[in-house]
Amino acid sequence: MKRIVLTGGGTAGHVTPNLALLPRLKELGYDIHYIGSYNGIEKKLIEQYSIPYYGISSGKLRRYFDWKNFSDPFKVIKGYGQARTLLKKLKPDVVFSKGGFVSVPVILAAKHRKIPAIIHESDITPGLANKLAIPNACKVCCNFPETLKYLPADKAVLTGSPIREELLSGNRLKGLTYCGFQSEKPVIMVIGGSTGSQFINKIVRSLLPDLLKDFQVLHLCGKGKLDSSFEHTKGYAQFEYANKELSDMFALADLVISRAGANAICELLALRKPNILIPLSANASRGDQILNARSFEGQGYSVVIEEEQLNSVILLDAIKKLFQNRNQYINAMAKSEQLNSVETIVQLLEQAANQKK
Ligand SMILES: CC(=O)N[C@H]1[C@@H](OP(=O)(O)OP(=O)(O)OC[C@H]2O[C@@H](n3ccc(=O)[nH]c3=O)[C@H](O)[C@@H]2O)O[C@H](CO)[C@@H](O)[C@@H]1O
Repeated sequence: MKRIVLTGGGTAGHVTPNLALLPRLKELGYDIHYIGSYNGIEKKLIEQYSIPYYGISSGKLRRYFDWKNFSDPFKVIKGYGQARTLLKKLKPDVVFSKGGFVSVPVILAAKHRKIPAIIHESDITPGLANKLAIPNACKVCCNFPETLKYLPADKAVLTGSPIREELLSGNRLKGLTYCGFQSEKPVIMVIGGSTGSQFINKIVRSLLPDLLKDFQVLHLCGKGKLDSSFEHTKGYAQFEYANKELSDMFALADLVISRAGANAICELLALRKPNILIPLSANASRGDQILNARSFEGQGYSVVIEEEQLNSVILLDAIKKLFQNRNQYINAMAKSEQLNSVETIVQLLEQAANQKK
């Protein structure tokens, strides 16, 4: 039996592509194990799939000053030792990483143990964790064609991003019941990334009196970000995070307002959901979401409004316009060339695992 170790974590975007690979890997008979941090979101997500999970010590790698910069290197070194021990014990044929800080010691340990490692970069430009991992990986998968120029030519493969199969077969009626929606009004779905966004939550909630006249609003607002004052607002349903019910929620959505995390936007494209993207500002990140969003805007898939330009009048106007012109966006998305990402990545994993033998 072939064995694979998956890794990646920190935010859901570094885990859900791994989840998307699970059914095919199981079909091919892989014995699947997961290495993540002690208590990151990856632990909760992976445990729902009954995959053996090993927590290691993990620290954040920052480019800016923080007192934790002095303690985190020790955590990463400890994590590296733990990853080496785990890989010695598990002896996987191949390692696959979806990135995030916790994956770096795992990839370094794989190199040390001479286990082939394949990594995936979802964003247009590689993040710091993947930059450190690239020299130690045998292949680097990417989501956007624009990324190829940032990667070593002998390692780069354009695969797209694996999307959970079940997202494509949601049930609108089940979604309606789950949200307690009763009217036939169209549904706006709001997703502020896997951890929610205070900024988007606030502006959307301020618009509810206007929006609820014509729409129902399904809001995935992030952990700890529910607002109890809207508990009994008819036509508004808020949830911290959606797990298996996400498919039915997507089926329900006529229009989506979202951050521009790479996975979320690829899901919107695959599902042909007209969308307004509000990328995470360059002040709060390395600006990767702005690049993701601009790429989608350029291809006619999305309306993009940067945080600094956004206010409630602009958002309301954009929602109304997009709803009117939604077919134009649906048609553009329908013409996009969808890569069979799961199959391409699994084939790379098979090749790497067989080489090791
Ligand atoms: C703040 C931050 O660091 N953001 C980064 C992070 O975003 P983030 O983790 O938000 O990533 P994405 O938007 O790419 O993915 C979120 C994933 O979570 C899922 N989901 C979300 C909400 C929910 O209730 N249920 C659920 O299952 C989405 O369907 C999607 O699969 O990783 C992305 C991919 O590297 C980057 O592009 C983002 O810039």
